[in-house]
Parts: sequence; C-alpha cells; structure tokens
Amino acid sequence: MSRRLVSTRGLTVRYGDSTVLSDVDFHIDRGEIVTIVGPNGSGKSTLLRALIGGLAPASGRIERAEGLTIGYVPQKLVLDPTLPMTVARFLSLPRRVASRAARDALDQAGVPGLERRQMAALSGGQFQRVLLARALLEEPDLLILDEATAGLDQPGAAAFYRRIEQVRRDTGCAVLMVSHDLHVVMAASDRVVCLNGHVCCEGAPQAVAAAPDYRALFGEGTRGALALYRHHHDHDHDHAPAHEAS
Ligand SMILES: Nc1ncnc2c1ncn2[C@@H]1O[C@H](COP(=O)(O)OP(=O)(O)OP(=O)(O)O)[C@@H](O)[C@H]1O
Repeated sequence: MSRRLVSTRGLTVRYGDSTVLSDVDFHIDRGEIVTIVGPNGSGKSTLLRALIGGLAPASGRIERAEGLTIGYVPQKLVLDPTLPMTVARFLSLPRRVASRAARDALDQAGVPGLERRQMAALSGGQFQRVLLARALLEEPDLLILDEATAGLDQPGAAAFYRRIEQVRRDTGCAVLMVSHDLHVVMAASDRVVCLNGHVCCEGAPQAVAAAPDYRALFGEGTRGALALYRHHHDHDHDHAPAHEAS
C-alpha cells in the first residue's frame, strides 16, 4: 500500500445551502499522528465523515489508499446501563472475535484483564479504552478518534494519548484525531491542522499553538493546561500513573 493513506484536494462539503468545509487540502500518511483542532461547528467531524466515505463532497476530491482499513473510536457510545453486557461480549459485536484476539486488544489498549467486567461498571477512562480495543481489533492502517477523551479529566486524557502513541509504536498505524484541547494532545501529535471551515494553519504542534490564526480562534486561555502538559512530560513514566488504567 502507498505511503499516503487518505488525501483531499479542494474538498468542499455542504449541508443544504450551508457550506461547512470549503477548499480543504488534507492528507495523512502511514504511521503519522495528525490532530485536527478547531472551534465548535468548524467542520471537524464533517471532515472525518467525508474521509471515511460517509459524506459526498459538493466538489473536490478524496483519495483513499487501496484496501485501507480504518478503526474508529467515537466520542461516546451510550449503552443501556440496565443491559447486562460483559466487555468480552461487547468486543464480539457485531461479529464474534476469538478470546485471544480480545485479550490482546485489551492489553494493547492498556486495560488488560477486563473481559469479564460489566460495561456499565467501567470508569470513563476504562470505557474509552475498551472502545479503543474494539477499534484495534480491525487491525487498522488508520485509527480515527473523534474527541475520544471528551469525558475524561486532563490527566486521564493525557494518559489516553500516551497510550495512543504506544499503539502507534506497536502497530505502525496512522492516527487521526479531533481534539478541542491542543495542549493535551501536543506530545502525541506529529502534525496539527487547525480548521475553521477551511484550513487556518497547520504544522508542528508548537508552531500551531504559536500561530496568530490559532490564537485568534482560541485566545491565550489554555496556559494552565499547557503547564499541566509540561509537568506530565518533564519526567519518565517508568511507573504508569494512576490514571493509566483507571
Ligand atoms: N447532518 C447535518 N445537517 C445539517 N448541518 C449539519 C449536519 N451535521 C453538522 N452540521 C452543521 O455543520 C457545521 C459543522 O459541524 P461539525 O459537527 O462538523 O463541527 P465540529 O467542528 O465537529 O463541531 P463540534 O466541535 O461542536 O463537535 C455545524 O454548523 C453543524 O451544525
């Protein structure tokens, strides 16, 4: 398969009369971690939907590598809490997977040994990692995460993204994620694309954080988060932090 997994050229998407994305050039290559940031309503989820093939462009082109396999981790998944369902059973929906494969995927997602636990009894962080495990069962070339840490606190989200980096190291998959908090995903991203209906700026995370277009959209209000991020990355993580498996 070619190095380029997905690309768009001049992508324009409309819902009725309203143009949500206009003239977007985007690409992600094998093994890259790319984060899309942008304010609410800026078209981030729409871009993901178009890349997956769930939306037809009004104009422009989308190209996907032949045989591309995508694993998708949604922002949230609502399960009926009164419905008894173990993690193992959940991982076997919609198609049955071997227990060995389920175990390996849970290991890879950083939540080993959860097979017999009830889905309704998982913490928010564990639940998102089970969703990650389910996506990994597809053995994706490209893992897509749409605000996958929305319900987690910042240390929990940072631990989740460290796990994503580990998954990339282990499997070589590319990762495309959407996040509203650039500073939490900074360490895990090779490249950041700032979207506001069009591509405002893109580049290395530090460069985007400093870019005038990014600052115009997000202001300077995330300094506290940046400090937290720095604290979490000025030392080694020989010992998994408490949040890693919580
Ligand atoms: N199915 C739809 N029909 C009509 N308009 C839609 C539809 N889906 C999204 N939109 C509109 O398109 C715009 C972009 O939505 P989108 O969900 O892509 O933004 P987003 O950047 O992911 O937002 P958020 O950060 O709030 O999740 C919004 O104005 C939204 O109301």
